[in-house]
Amino acid sequence: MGIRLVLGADEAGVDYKDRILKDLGSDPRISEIIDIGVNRSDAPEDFTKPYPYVGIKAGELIRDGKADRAILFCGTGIGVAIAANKVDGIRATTAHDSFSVERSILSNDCQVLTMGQRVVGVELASRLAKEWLGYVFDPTSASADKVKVLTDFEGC
Ligand SMILES: O=C(CO)[C@H](O)COP(=O)(O)O
Repeated sequence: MGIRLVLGADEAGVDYKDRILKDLGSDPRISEIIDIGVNRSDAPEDFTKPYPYVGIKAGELIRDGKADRAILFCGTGIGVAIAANKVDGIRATTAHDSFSVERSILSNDCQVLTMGQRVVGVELASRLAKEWLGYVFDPTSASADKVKVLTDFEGC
């Protein structure tokens, strides 16, 4: 079973979202791309442009078992991460370097990676997105007990 991946952006991140959509369209690790991007004619009626709606929508899709992961863009990556983290059970992080991208999965078991179109170059964003999709959290690792503290706190 491949990754069911949500891609989303507000108007300040849509160019990068569309680039990642193109880059990952034929990635064999992905079984489905759910594009909740801005200005899409087929976007759900309740879809709204500002970043809070993007982050919450992506978080809800993962929470509800309709997606596995999400890569989201806004100007900084911060707003979409804050929004996604408001959804129970979601761990979203903003990362613009390889080490943080790696640890977001291996240490924190994040389901959401966010980046800022005004912060990172597009080629690096593309590389980081591909790297991130290659990491898998190890539930037998020493990090698992720490992640469990988070999920226990939420009651998830
Ligand atoms: O970067 C953003 C939020 O973190 C967003 O793309 C722009 O937000 P704004 O500065 O409030 O317009």
